Amino acid sequence: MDYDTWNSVYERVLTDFDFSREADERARDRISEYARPFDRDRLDARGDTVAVAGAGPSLSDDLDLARDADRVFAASTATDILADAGIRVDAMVTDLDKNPATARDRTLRGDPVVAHAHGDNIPAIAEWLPEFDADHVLCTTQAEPRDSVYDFGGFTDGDRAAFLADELGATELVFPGWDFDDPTVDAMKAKKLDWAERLLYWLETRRGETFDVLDGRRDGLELP
Ligand SMILES: Nc1ncnc2c1ncn2[C@@H]1O[C@H](COP(=O)(O)OP(=O)(O)OP(=O)(O)O)[C@@H](O)[C@H]1O
Ligand SMILES: Nc1nc2c(c(=O)[nH]1)N=C(CO)CN2
Ligand SMILES: [Mg+2]
Repeated sequence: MDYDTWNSVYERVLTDFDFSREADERARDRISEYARPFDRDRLDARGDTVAVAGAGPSLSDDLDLARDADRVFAASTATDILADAGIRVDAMVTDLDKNPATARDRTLRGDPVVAHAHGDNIPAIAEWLPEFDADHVLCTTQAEPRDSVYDFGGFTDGDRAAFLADELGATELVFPGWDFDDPTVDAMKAKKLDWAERLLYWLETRRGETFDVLDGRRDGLELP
């Protein structure tokens, strides 16, 4: 997705959360110190069904959806659950707030990690990126892209993984491990999940696809 298209939605995210664009830009500039050009052919998804794994409690019941996909892009701690089940993750998408050691170890093994910079994770970037193997990190921002810090659209780790799959040419997206109405999450997380849901609805509309995970939920998902 081109940045101008994403920016029109990003503006609304910033307003709704009262996040600062300048802080997101500072984070982008910090992560750019570690960013290298990433050869996107490594994650080429043209013709593929991509499982975009969320970290909801249902993931353990949805493992076959991931197992049967051509490629798996996993958000954050979903990576650990899938790895424990013996399911290969092609890309881990994370803002480094839950399991940064998993991300580091993946890069040291040569497995791609998509590391996201935003205004509230600058300390995590400074702490962890020096330990990563930069050749296996694709750095992202939600602000304007610069140098080797990319912006393919998306906000939470999970929906950003879906926008990445779209960018890389995926034919079909499937969604193991997504629980939008998870009663165990706090208010901030619930608000982030609301945005994830809206953004997936926006993406499915743009793609002209039907995401099963949104079945029965589309009313009221238009962007504010
Ligand atoms: N019930 C759920 N709980 C957590 N994550 C979920 C759930 N359902 C879907 N997901 C997706 O899985 C991803 C897991 O990533 P993670 O828990 O690190 O969240 P995050 O996007 O970094 O936000 P936060 O700031 O809350 O950590 C979420 O971003 C979300 O897109
Ligand atoms: N500024 C800011 N940006 C974010 C945040 C956050 O807490 N603050 N959390 C996200 C979840 O992945 C994604 N983007
Ligand atoms: Mg996270």
